[in-house]
Amino acid sequence: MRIGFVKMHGLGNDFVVLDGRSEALPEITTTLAAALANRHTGIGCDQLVVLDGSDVADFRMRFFNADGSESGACGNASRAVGLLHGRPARIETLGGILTTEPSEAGISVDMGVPRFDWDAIPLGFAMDTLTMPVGWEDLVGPTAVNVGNPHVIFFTPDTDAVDLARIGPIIEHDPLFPQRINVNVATITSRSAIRLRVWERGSGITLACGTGACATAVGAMRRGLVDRRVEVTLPGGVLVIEWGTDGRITMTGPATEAFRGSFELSDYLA
Ligand SMILES: N[C@@H](CCC[C@H](N)C(=O)O)C(=O)O
Repeated sequence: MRIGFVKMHGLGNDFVVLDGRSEALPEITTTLAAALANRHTGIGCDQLVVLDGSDVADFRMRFFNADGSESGACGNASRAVGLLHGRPARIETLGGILTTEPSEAGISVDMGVPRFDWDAIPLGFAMDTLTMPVGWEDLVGPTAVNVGNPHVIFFTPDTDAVDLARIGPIIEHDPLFPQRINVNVATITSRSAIRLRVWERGSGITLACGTGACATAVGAMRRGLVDRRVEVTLPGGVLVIEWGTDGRITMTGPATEAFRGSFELSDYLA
């Protein structure tokens, strides 16, 4: 059975998109998602994105990391799917309902309301999430934010000086985070600008992370370090994040379709 896909990216964070609304899809197991995402033996991507019907929104969107684990949110993929849709959309995700709409600067996504309670992150036990009394080597006193998926954010003088490939997986798998965690290292460069690198849970270092940009911006705003609208510069490019007085986060940035193709399902079933 052949299955069609669209290869897309948001600032270099890349996706394989399968559309279950236009063709029957198999059950997306951890093994199948990881096999499709494999850059050596599969199509290759940071996240597999699966679309299907919804009773409460225009359609439903699911996200699977490169290791096959499922996430409740993916900011860059939401813009990519918003681009694919071509007009405003309400989309059901595990992390809540999102809305996307084309804008002059690409695609804008209403990412919803962030959560800060320790058990909503979630953490393994109760603690302050604004300045957590924990640290890993030089990275200390992070803040934690859930934007449909869990993030911990470290503000450092120089994000490029952090050996994220080494420390990222250690923090991701720390028992403090029962659902693992996305690890953000950020440098504040002005009241309206942040530089950011992200170790993504289940995918490792990516060129950009939309939810990481949202969580970092909101974390910096809660700490009083930046204003309510910031430009977040990631290795792959810039996202604009605004935290409205209604509590909702809006993310705006580009999305790109790279190519389309198809694969033979039996090649990916063990
Ligand atoms: N690339 C993403 C986030 C993808 C999910 C994340 N790795 C998780 O497991 O929560 C983005 O653009 O937000």
